[in-house]
Amino acid sequence: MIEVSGLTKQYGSRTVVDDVSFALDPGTVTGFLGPNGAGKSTTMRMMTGLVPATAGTALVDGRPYRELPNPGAVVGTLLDASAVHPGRTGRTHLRLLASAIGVPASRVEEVLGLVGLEDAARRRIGGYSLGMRQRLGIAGALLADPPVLVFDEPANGLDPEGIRWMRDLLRGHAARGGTVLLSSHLLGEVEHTVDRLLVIGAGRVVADAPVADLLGADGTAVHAADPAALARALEAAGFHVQHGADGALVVPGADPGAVGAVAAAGGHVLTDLRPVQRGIEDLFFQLTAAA
Ligand SMILES: Nc1ncnc2c1ncn2[C@@H]1O[C@H](COP(=O)(O)OP(=O)(O)OP(=O)(O)O)[C@@H](O)[C@H]1O
Repeated sequence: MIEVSGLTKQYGSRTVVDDVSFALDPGTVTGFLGPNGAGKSTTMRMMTGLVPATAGTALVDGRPYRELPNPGAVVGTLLDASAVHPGRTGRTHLRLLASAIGVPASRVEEVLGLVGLEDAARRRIGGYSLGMRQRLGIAGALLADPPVLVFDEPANGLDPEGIRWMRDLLRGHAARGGTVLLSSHLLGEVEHTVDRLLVIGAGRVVADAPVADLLGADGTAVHAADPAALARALEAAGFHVQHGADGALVVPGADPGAVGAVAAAGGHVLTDLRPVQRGIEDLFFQLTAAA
């Protein structure tokens, strides 16, 4: 559906997106993560023809976005929610968009309902909150019910209820066979929304894998009746032991079975033994620190 290959952007002598390649498949939500300035927006803008690429290609159904007969019907974009006329009402804004992409006006009422803006539709956009503007931007992206959604920071300005609503919307879209790319710096939010993570640091892809692979267990936490004795036994067995909260011993990189075996061999009484999940934030900092 979407094939990005060797995508590169230079501004003067600065390379802000550097040889980025990835593929997005129908039925998946991909989270595009990276620190500020990593190149997420620029990549999404190149994918949708808003910014010319210095090198590389981004193909939607085998063609560059700008060569699609009706791009809005194929890719719904949310790239700059503030780029709307503040004097227009939400409904007028959507009606103009609808006519530009050949969508009947009746669909405007449907998307207003979908994003929960029915009551605000008659008000001028200039008086909308940031979250309402995001909802309006999402309504615009959904007008033609396109199979692909490319959303830059869609959670911006949304309250927790709005973030949950957006998560359900994007998951529902993928469940119906759609393809979703969303960028975010709200790492905890992305963790529960996406199937895949595409992580970018300083313009380069530093990880591209299913969430489960990237966020797997990363060590063991253990409580023992005699923690000092267990720590000595684990170190004697070659493990590196750290002291965690509440008297827990944390053994990075070890699975619970290996820690349990050392304890059993030495006759140590354990009161708790569990894998330590690597959080998305840890992963993010590990991956991007080197970039
Ligand atoms: N028009 C431009 N001219 C020069 N430099 C630019 C331009 N647009 C973006 N950049 C630079 O490119 C780099 C990547 O910016 P980009 O907005 O793509 O990052 P991002 O990952 O989306 O960051 P954020 O999370 O802050 O939005 C930044 O250093 C930015 O300053």
